[in-house]
Amino acid sequence: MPAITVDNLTKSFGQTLALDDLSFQVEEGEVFGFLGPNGAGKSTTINIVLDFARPTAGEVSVLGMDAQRHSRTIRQRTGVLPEGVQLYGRLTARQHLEFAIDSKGADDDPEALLERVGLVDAIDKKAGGYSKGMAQRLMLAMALVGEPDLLILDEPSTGLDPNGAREMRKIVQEENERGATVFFSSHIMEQVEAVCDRVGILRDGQMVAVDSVAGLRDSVGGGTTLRVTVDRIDDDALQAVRSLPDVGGATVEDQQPPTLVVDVDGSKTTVLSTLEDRGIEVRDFSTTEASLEDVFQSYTTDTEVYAR
Ligand SMILES: Nc1ncnc2c1ncn2[C@@H]1O[C@H](COP(=O)(O)OP(=O)(O)OP(=O)(O)O)[C@@H](O)[C@H]1O
Repeated sequence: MPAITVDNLTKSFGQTLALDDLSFQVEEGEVFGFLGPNGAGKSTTINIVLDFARPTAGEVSVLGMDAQRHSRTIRQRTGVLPEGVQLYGRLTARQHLEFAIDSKGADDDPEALLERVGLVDAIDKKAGGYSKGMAQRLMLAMALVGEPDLLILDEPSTGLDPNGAREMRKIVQEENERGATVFFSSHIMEQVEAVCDRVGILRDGQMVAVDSVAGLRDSVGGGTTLRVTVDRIDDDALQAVRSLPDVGGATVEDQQPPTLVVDVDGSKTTVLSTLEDRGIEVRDFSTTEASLEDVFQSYTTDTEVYAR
């Protein structure tokens, strides 16, 4: 049974079509990254999954239950890190957690939860004085209450410094190992790359790609660029490289010494030996893979992207 099934979901706000016949599934036990540029419809989708907003058309089921009819049960079994700061300034971290533990009928220890998110020192401080990162840590601790089956994290690394972001990744992994399905939205590629089994890319309310990070890389064209610095290059050698079966294209950067830029999808040594067989001296070479940032850009803008 999938953890989340979104079926032909459409949501309009007046003239704005926020979700356009959107369908996808999040499998039980996976970490699914939900990517998309600003305004793509990520929060709208999450709001419908949690029944904070109603769809114009289509259906959503969560943990095998209809998202609208069983929203209370679903929320009991789901941990949510919402977008933006949603805390009470006059309450402490301990009070926030006691409230969350009570409303979920759970028996977690607030101190242990705050220890996990690195906020135990501020347990009795009022949230009104928290930095953005501290607020984010507290909201994450609240999401972890009751060992939820499903964690929904909306832009979880907002406001976190690099250490905080690393801790967040660790918690996502621990929760996943415990058995939780994790669904998180982000536009920070590194976060997604480090923890996700699969990634869905949303653009203008439609899913334009769903795959593993490696699969997405492949889909935007092999993804490896080989740069070879040579003593000289001639047309014969250039044509020979271009006609290799694994080569998608090759160009020469006009500089001294010249550099050959080759889009290659297999063996790089064949490219090097093709050059050497023609008496060309290979002085240096390097390879780069398309970053996930490049992949994201190629799916969410109309520009073509190559590995740098
Ligand atoms: N309550 C609302 N009223 C009117 N329009 C809305 C409302 N909520 C969202 N929208 C519109 O729906 C579209 C999708 O917005 P949404 O907030 O879901 O995008 P997002 O992918 O979460 O963006 P971001 O990354 O900026 O948070 C946008 O065009 C937005 O302006």
